[in-house]
Amino acid sequence: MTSITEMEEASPSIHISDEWSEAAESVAYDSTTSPPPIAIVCGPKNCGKTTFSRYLLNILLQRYKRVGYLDTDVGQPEFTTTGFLSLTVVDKLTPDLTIPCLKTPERCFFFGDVSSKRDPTTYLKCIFTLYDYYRKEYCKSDSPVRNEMPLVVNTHGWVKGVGYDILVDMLRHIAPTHVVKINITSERKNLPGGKFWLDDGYGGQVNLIEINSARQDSFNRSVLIQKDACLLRDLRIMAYFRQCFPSNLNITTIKELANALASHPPYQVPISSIKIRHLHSQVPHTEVFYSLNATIVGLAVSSKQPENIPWCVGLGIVRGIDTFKGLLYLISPVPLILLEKVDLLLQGFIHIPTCLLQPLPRPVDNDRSIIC
Ligand SMILES: Nc1ncnc2c1ncn2[C@@H]1O[C@H](COP(=O)(O)OP(=O)(O)OP(=O)(O)O)[C@@H](O)[C@H]1O
Repeated sequence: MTSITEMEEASPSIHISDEWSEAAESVAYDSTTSPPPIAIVCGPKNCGKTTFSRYLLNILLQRYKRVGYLDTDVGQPEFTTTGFLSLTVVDKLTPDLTIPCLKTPERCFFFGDVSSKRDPTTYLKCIFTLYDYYRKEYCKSDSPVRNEMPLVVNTHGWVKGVGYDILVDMLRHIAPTHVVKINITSERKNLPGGKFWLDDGYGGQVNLIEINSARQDSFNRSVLIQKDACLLRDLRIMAYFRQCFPSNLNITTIKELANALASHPPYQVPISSIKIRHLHSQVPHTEVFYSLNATIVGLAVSSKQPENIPWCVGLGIVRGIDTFKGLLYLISPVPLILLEKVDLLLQGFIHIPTCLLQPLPRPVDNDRSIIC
């Protein structure tokens, strides 16, 4: 039987080259930036952006007591499940650079898809809002230096076509103090040389640090490790919903988790108290409940300004819907105090891992609904 942690621990050990360590040190100890550094890490797919960002976080934590992490990689975020864009404040070193761990972000949006492709405008709006929040909260000109917080921005590996345009818009809005560009041996896959996001003739106060992917063969060619993205996403979702149960409860296998979730008493949410929004599709009014049943939804709090994107507090599984009672049954690790603020369910394309879908052996009281 497969254990969740066993599968996560299957990553190879990490090699930090001299170039990587010099790059991280030069971001963290750059004497030319008096406010703390804002570093964007970019490069093609699988070049090591996430691994370098994790390493940079650790180096920055040796100098600063906390570091912000703006995660724009909606397909494989660092501290949240897939589909989120988030700002997380980190104050502890990551002991093992191979294992991602869930953290509660300071602020997050549920984008609801594994790529920005479907809606680049909303994707960028989420990122700009998160960044503006960081500036407002952590870069106050009157705050004591010790309270200032550097920022690491990890980016997606889609660096051609629209993906490139998105990255350029992001770099221009954030105007980082440092850009760490990771290159691989196959040059046509790399980002353009130099400060590609700036208009000609504009120098700007930015340090561009170009490094190579750290894993290389004996001919100094990049060795890129293809990740099993679907498996990693599923593991993340399972780790997230594992939080519905106390950590001392013995749930080590996927089957045990599936059983535990299937018999977990759900929250009962009056349908009249919530709105439902489909993020990347249109669903006929008559089909809304069918489309929602047995799916994963973002739990959001509507904004008073309709043009603002709603902040999200976490994920839930719609366990069933009883239209006679007017109740929706929801499983979520989000604490009740936060859940009470939720008035909007966001449905995107983040699905329940198929290994968690099973017939329920023991029916749950009060639930006449379809079981997921
Ligand atoms: N320095 C390194 N030493 C060992 N393995 C590494 C190193 N850098 C990256 N890897 C491995 O290569 C794979 C891809 O790395 P990583 O996830 O950091 O890349 P990425 O650029 O963030 O990928 P994506 O474009 O999919 O977001 C991972 O399995 C990671 O463990």
